[in-house]
Amino acid sequence: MKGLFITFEGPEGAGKTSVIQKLAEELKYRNYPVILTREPGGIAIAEQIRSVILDCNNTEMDARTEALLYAAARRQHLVERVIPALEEKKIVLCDRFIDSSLAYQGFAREIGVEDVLSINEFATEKTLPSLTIYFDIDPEAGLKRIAANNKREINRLDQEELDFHYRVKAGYDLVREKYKDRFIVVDASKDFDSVYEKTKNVIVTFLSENGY
Ligand SMILES: Nc1ncnc2c1ncn2[C@@H]1O[C@H](COP(=O)(O)OP(=O)(O)OP(=O)(O)O)[C@@H](O)[C@H]1O
Ligand SMILES: Cc1cn([C@H]2C[C@H](O)[C@@H](COP(=O)(O)O)O2)c(=O)[nH]c1=O
Repeated sequence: MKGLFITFEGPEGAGKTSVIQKLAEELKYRNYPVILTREPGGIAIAEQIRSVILDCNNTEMDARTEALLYAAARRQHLVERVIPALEEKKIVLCDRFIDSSLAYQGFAREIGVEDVLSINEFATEKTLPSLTIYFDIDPEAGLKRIAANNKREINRLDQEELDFHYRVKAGYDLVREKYKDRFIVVDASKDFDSVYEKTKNVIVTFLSENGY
């Protein structure tokens, strides 16, 4: 048996990071072999690429350059962090993965979901998560949460116009339909405790169904 690769997706401010951080702590406390990581980032090279992509000064960045940088960060993170952990039978919780590229670059930036899928298949050698939790929220509500948090730095993608964020959501709808076997949707508009409990139940059930 290999480990389990579980990803978390959704629009800005949906609450993914807050929920996964608490969940990883609880699972570790209960002795599950868990690692928590994120995209873009998670390891030094990918964090450097993240800085370039999300820098608010890089307004001239071309959409395909952006898609390639996300794919490059993904490749390095996958080979350096995710695959070794899966080989050690760990449970890898990852804040965003390929579905973000399909929704943001493929659909919202209008490069084309199939073209973005193709560069990502090259980057990942077709590695996909076993389970993806989608945090469903109205984009405007998510952006309001971010704006209310004065500790959260605003990045280049956050600064896109509201229409872009609605296209991201529409892109996710498409991606969820394409990969419906691995997606579970959580209503992220609810209060933190409800979203956390729902997510935890889904994950713990999935872990137990998969021998953990
Ligand atoms: N259920 C919730 N209700 C209200 N506020 C929440 C909820 N969950 C998280 N928040 C707050 O919303 C803000 C965004 O949360 P978080 O960073 O976890 O979202 P995210 O999905 O990781 O966003 P992004 O992908 O844009 O970084 C934070 O200030 C967090 O405290
Ligand atoms: C992996 C990935 C991410 N993005 C976008 C989504 C967010 O706007 C940022 C990451 O910031 P977060 O606070 O860590 O969520 O990058 C993207 O457009 N494409 C991707 O593949």
